Amino acid sequence: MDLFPSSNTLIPIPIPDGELLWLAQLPLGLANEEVLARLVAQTSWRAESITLWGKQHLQPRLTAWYGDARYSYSGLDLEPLPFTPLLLEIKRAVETVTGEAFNSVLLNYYRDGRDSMGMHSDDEAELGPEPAIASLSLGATRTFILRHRQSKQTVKLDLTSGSVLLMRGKTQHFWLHGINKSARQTGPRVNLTFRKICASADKLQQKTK
Ligand SMILES: O=C(O)CCC(=O)C(=O)O
Ligand SMILES: [Fe+2]
Repeated sequence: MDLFPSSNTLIPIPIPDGELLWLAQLPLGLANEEVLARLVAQTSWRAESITLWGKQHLQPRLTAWYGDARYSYSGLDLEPLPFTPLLLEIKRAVETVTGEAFNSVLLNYYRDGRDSMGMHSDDEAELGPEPAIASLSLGATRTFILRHRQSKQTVKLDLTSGSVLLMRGKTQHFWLHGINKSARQTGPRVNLTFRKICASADKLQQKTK
């Protein structure tokens, strides 16, 4: 039995029908502010447009996709960019604390409190039936909202700079999550969600195209 778990041990946040784990500070070789500044400056940010009820809109945030595999997200077919040395270093740190392996990362840049992400599940077939998704937050604290599809139970978590939230098990099946707009004065925030795209689903997708 580990009587003295290191401070790099994820802490379970109990929820019904899912698994959530939390680490307050990911050990990174650089200060959070420095990593945030580098990611803001060095990432190929895009303003993607999405179709909602037949109308074209710009997503209320900037995004970028890095990794080894294709992925469709909210109807967008994203062509990944190759991992940069900085992203590979962050990926290794996230893999070490979570014990999971990832091959891609979606970056979201919330420029201020007006940027947001609608309620959704990351339940695309390419992620497999019980995906592990690790989310690293840098910059302004934003509230992450989870809502159970059936019971409508709501869980709110303040995602502070440097923290890692791991969702796994049946979480994507039973829960939606998102980031609301904030009326308060809010600085920039970058969130990185590390995912594992399954090769078999990738091949399957190519076959059916
Ligand atoms: O910004 C966040 O914390 C949430 C990001 C997210 O849910 C996603 O990228 O799918
Ligand atoms: Fe998500």
